[in-house]
Amino acid sequence: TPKAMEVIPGSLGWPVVGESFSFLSEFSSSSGIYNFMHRRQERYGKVFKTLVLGRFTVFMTGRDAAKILLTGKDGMVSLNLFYTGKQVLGPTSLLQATGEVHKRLRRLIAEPLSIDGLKKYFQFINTLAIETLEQWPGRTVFILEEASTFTLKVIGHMIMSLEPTGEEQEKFRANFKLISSSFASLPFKIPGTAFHRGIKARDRMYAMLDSIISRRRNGDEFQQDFLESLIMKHSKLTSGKEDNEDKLTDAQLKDNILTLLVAGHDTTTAALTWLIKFLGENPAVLEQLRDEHLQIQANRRSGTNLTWNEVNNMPYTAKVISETLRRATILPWFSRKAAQDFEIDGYKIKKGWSVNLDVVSIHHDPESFPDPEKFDPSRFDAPLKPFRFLGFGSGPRMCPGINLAKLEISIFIHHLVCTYKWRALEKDDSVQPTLVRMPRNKYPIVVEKL
Ligand code: HEM
Repeated sequence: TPKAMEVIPGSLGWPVVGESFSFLSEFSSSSGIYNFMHRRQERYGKVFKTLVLGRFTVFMTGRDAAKILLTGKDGMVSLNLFYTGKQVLGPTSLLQATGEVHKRLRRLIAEPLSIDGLKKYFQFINTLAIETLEQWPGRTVFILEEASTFTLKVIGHMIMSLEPTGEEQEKFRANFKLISSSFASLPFKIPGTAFHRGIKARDRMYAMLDSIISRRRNGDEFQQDFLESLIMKHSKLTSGKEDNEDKLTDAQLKDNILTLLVAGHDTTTAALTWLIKFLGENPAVLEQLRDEHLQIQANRRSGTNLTWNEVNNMPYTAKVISETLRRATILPWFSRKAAQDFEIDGYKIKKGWSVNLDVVSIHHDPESFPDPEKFDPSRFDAPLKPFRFLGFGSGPRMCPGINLAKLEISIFIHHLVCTYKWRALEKDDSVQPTLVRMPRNKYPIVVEKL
């Protein structure tokens, strides 16, 4: 134990493994790490130490801790990735950047991910949602797999105009899956391990990006996507000014494209899956949601399809999305590393320590959310006080993909509830042991047209 950590309350469990076993077994239960956190918070208070997953860690919860950790003075904390994540995403990923460099990378991705920037992808997402759903009736549908395919096709299209079907998409998907599963793997880069396979898949993904980038630079291919805007506006090589501090090297470009893929894929997949599961379990919410969408359809001249304006005006849907993110808390804790000494709740935190914000407890605090286990979108009728709801985080590292995630989910849900009804095939609330919380059984359903 770092010596100074001795004054922080908490137990470090067994040598080496610490409290990892109880942490992991709670993690895959239906209430997630809630019980693990709750028991310790009862005993030690809102700040306690533990040893999980090979790290001496201080967990904190509550709105004050959230405020300090998420918006604290620049440079006080930085994001704390596991070794495997760092290696796979590369050293120039915005997840590993801090201060000015971080801010600049955020600026580069803000425009294409803004509401206006996303408008040009609307038709693609809309058509893909309709076509995906048309394949559902008459078989067992694993929502998690379908959501994963859908969201990967969307982001592949957005970033590099990848066709939704065909050999390139298949390769992209296979490589991406290997990259994703290497994140939670053990850090041994030897052949046969998930980590090694992830690094190899990352190399193949970068080779694919290199060839697309060079086709674009040669003028052999032109697309109006994210990659094009980075190459034309923000790349060092293309601008010919290699000393231009504001431009990106190709390595930075690739690291950050991979970062967007990784950060945007599992999260949106999980959110869409949980949302459909919660609708199945809460018929009254489904009915109210369906009313909103049938009303949108009814107000439209017959024959025309969902429009951009309509998708940006779905107030009940927005609340259902927020309530899904609260109830599922798909990123159960946000991980930071103290970049300097600071004090919180009377405890001295030392530079270098891992400090995690326990978001599950914030999202299940009965003071903010009475009867916290209940799925109830009306909790979001009135604006909430800051730091009570952190589905997309807060502060300088708040999710830059929020508009895209909401757009994909709203379009998909519109077509789902207007055209289909479904029935769950299993009752199972356990969760996969991955960083992003997802139903273990992938939520199998059968679907019929309404
Ligand atoms: C429903 C889906 C999503 C959820 C629930 C979600 C949630 C979050 C949260 C909570 C954070 C902050 C984590 C922290 O403070 O440690 C975050 C950061 C991030 N998200 Fe999302 N996200 C979603 C979709 C997306 C999408 C679609 C993209 C990209 C296209 C994306 C890209 C990112 C990136 C790059 C960061 C890191 C930002 C930084 O460190 O500055 N996310 N997300």
